[in-house]
Amino acid sequence: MSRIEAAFMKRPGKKALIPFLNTGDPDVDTSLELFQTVLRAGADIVEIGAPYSDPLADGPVIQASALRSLQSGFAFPHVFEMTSRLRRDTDAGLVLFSYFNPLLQYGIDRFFRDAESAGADGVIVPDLPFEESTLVRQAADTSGVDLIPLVAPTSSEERVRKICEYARGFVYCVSSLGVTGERAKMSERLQDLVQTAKAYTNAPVAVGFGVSTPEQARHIASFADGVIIGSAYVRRIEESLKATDVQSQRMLAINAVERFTRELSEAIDDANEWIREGVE
Ligand SMILES: O=P(O)(O)OC[C@@H](O)[C@@H](O)c1c[nH]c2ccccc12
Repeated sequence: MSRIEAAFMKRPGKKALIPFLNTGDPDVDTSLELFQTVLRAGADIVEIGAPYSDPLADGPVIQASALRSLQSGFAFPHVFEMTSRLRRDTDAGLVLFSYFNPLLQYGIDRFFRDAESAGADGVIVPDLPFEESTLVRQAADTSGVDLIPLVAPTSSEERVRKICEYARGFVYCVSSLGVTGERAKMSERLQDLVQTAKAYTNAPVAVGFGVSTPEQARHIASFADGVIIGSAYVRRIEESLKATDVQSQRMLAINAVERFTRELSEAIDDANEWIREGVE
């Protein structure tokens, strides 16, 4: 069983809590502590972001995060260093997250070789259309690192079928159109999209985009296999930076992401209580 498969089996009802953080936000050392904190506090898989200067699919919170990382000296190889450092202490799923351009610049085959030797289990490339992903899929399959595909509310059933039949690791269901960022409401179509994806794959189906509260996470966990949260975490990091000195900023960020992870973790486990009692 792969570490990603195991990550979806850990909880009762087989759900996964999947936070996203950018490597190097607000600096490399603090981001290592933040990843370690969310893993200790209950994250089953983490998305390890490679900050990029042109994050087209990101809203303002993650754009600002990428800028902070780049200004603090982030360089692409830091994602491999972060992954191998985390791998020493955890068997959680470690998923690299990069836009296509920096991955292409680094070299597709080289990227997957380095990801594999760093101990990564999966990779997400949000701006790589499935139809143009043959070379990347080949490099991923050669390295044994899962290339995790994305489906969106605009995807036709035929396209969902094609993507899900390939799916490695898990399927990333994007909950709504537009860019990343906390949302008050999820699209009504989301549950249908997840059911459609589940009809075409045995891989777990996780939902991301817009999840900002434990209640939303519990609702999503009542019909999907995993919940992905990025901006709500990153906003807590950003808010901690208002403290005057660096040490207070670090402590505030660590405490905030630890508390948030515990709240999300409990909410996701509650979802299974509701299912078991047949209340949902
Ligand atoms: O930030 P949100 O709305 O919680 O969405 C998850 C998202 O952060 C993470 O999966 C991600 C970060 N950048 C992306 C770009 C495209 C798709 C997904 C992402």
